[in-house]
Amino acid sequence: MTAKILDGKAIAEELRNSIKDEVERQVAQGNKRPGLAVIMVGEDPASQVYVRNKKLACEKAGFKDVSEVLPASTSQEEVLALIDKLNADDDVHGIIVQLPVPDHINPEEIIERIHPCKDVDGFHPYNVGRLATRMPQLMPCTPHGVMTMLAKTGIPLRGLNAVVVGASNIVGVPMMLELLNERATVTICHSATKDLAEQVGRADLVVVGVGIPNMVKGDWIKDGAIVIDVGINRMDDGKLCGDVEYDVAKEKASWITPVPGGVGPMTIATLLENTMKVAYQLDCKLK
Ligand SMILES: NC(=O)C1=CN([C@@H]2O[C@H](COP(=O)(O)OP(=O)(O)OC[C@H]3O[C@@H](n4cnc5c(N)ncnc54)[C@H](OP(=O)(O)O)[C@@H]3O)[C@@H](O)[C@H]2O)C=CC1
Ligand SMILES: Nc1nc(=O)c2c([nH]1)NC[C@@H]1CN(c3ccc(C(=O)N[C@@H](CCC(=O)O)C(=O)O)cc3)C=[N+]21
Ligand SMILES: [Mg+2]
Repeated sequence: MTAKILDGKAIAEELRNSIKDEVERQVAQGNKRPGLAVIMVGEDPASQVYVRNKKLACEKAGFKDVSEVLPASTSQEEVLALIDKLNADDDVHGIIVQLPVPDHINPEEIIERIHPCKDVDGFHPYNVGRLATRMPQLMPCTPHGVMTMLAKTGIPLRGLNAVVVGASNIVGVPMMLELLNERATVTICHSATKDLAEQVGRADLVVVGVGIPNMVKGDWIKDGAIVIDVGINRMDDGKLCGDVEYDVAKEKASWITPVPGGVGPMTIATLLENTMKVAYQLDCKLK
């Protein structure tokens, strides 16, 4: 079987266009444009690309971009003070702190300082707890973007054997929770998993987010499985590659995401979606 391509780039563009239309409708009714603050501490080269993509997507969708780039020498207290200011600013609906942060910054304390109703990355323990108790509020952009891509393609998840490879707070764990909430039977694998090939080989749906190029071999994939590759690895020649051995896997899978052009663009579109939700829908019950 040769896989059909899950075209994240096209689905994300469609989503961003519908977000843009909704923003213009809201603005015509006298409401504010959604405001997104992306805080970047230091100049991690990979982060610069993502921050640039986010700013561009913001502008194209008619959002207000209130991003801040802080020098790498910025202290923990200074970042916390900036978050306090943005939490109190009615023009700012979403706040994210680009990860990774420099070593002297404690990311957990920063994430917990963001008001849960402005936490458009969905990383605050409050939002993680809401997702884990099946009362989702703001969901992490990468896994939720994967769910949107599957839903828009009409792929049903109920009862599928889903295997998630990678168990980070950003990707694997919220992916596991989202799939569980759709009643897939979920297995999650990580660095201590004994026989990864065997686990992947049982999967009707496999989602991989590890950060090792081509680590999931194409011949592990079950015939007809759905393959979602979250990995983004920059190779020596400057090209991007995923965590799945794409050329082999695509001959076994029924659906597969490319890298680039798969999950990455969905992450950014979902960030806009979350920010718009805060601006126009979310009824925040917290002080
Ligand atoms: N497309 C997108 O929008 C996004 C892409 N990414 C990409 O996804 C990848 C993962 O990112 P992130 O989650 O932040 O990475 P982390 O480094 O935070 O987590 C990696 C996970 O992979 C697990 N792991 C490491 N080695 C193995 C192994 N040999 N076998 C099985 N599991 C293993 C780790 O296990 P353990 O828990 O035991 O340490 C950990 O759970 C990266 O390539 C990143 O660039 C990330 C975010 C968004
Ligand atoms: N607080 C925080 N939230 C994040 O969501 C977050 C983060 N920190 N740190 C880094 C990771 C990574 N990430 C990506 C976003 C977009 C693309 C993306 O647009 N990818 C394009 C290509 C981009 C390119 O050309 O480099 C694609 O796959 O087609 C990829 C990866 C979000 N992350
Ligand atoms: Mg990480």
